[in-house]
Amino acid sequence: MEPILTIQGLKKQYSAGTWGLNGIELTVQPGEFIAVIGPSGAGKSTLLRCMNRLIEPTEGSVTFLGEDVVHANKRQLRSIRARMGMIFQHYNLVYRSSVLENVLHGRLGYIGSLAGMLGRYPEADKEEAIALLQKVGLENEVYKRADELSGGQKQRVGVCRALAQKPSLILADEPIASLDPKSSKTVMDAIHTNCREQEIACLVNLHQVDYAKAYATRIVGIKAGRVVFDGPVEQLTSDITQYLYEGQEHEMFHKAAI
Ligand SMILES: Nc1ncnc2c1ncn2[C@@H]1O[C@H](COP(=O)(O)OP(=O)(O)OP(=O)(O)O)[C@@H](O)[C@H]1O
Repeated sequence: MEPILTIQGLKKQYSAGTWGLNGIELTVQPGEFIAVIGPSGAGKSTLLRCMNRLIEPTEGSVTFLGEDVVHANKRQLRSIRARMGMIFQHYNLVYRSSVLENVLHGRLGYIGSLAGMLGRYPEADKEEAIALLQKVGLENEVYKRADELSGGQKQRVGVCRALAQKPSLILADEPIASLDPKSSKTVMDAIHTNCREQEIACLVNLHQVDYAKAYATRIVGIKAGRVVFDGPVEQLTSDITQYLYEGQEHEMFHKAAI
C-alpha cells in the first residue's frame, strides 16, 4: 500500500542551539490511528505542525499524497491543508459564530473564497455538518454561539470541523490536554470512531500513555526531537516508556483511568 504521508530527515531549529526536531523519519499508511507520545518539550507539537507547515521546517521532506509539502506554494498548500484536518488543544473556534458555522469552516478549502467570506455554503454541506454534530451528541447545540459551550463540547465541534473537510489525514495536537477525564473519553471516542468509519488516518499527540494505548494501533515515541520508538501498542514495554519519560514520569498518566 502507498503511504499517505512520508517524512524524511525532518528538522526544525528554533534558534541557535534549540532544535525542536532532530531528524524525524516517519511513514503513515492510509487509515492508521497513531498516537505520538513523549515528554514535554520532546517535539510532538513541532512535528505535527511541520506536517502542514503551521511551523516551517528547517530541513527534510514531507510528502503527502504524493505532493511535496515543504516546497508547496500558497495555492498548493491550501489544497494540501484541505485534505489534512487539524484538531487543536485550545479548539481554535470562532467564538462569536454558531456551532454550525464553525463546522462549516471545515469546508472553506473547497468553496470559493467569496462564497466563504459571505458564509454561502451548499445545502449538502450544511446537512452533512448537522449530521456530524448529531453523531457527536451536539444536536441541541447546532445554532448556539460557540462560546456558550463547555470545553468538551467545543472540542467536539473542533472534531466535526476537521471531519467536515473529508480529509485523508487528521492531525490532533493534544486534543484532550485541557479536558477532564470524562470529556477526554468522549472526545477521543468521537475522533477514533469517525476516523475508523471513514478510513481517515490520524496522528494524535498525547501526553497520556494510557490513552495512547487505549486508542492507537501504533505508537510513535518522541524524545529530544527524534523517534525513539515506532511500533504496535503491544511492543510498548514499561522499559520503553520509562526511557521515554525518564525524569518526567508524572506526565505519563491522566488524572483518572479511562
Ligand atoms: N516558538 C518556539 N521558539 C523556541 N523554541 C521552541 C518554540 N516552540 C517549541 N520550542 C522548543 O522546541 C522543543 C519542542 O517543543 P514542542 O512544543 O514541539 O514539544 P512537545 O513535545 O509538543 O511539548 P508539550 O508536550 O509540552 O507540548 C522544546 O525544546 C521547546 O522549548
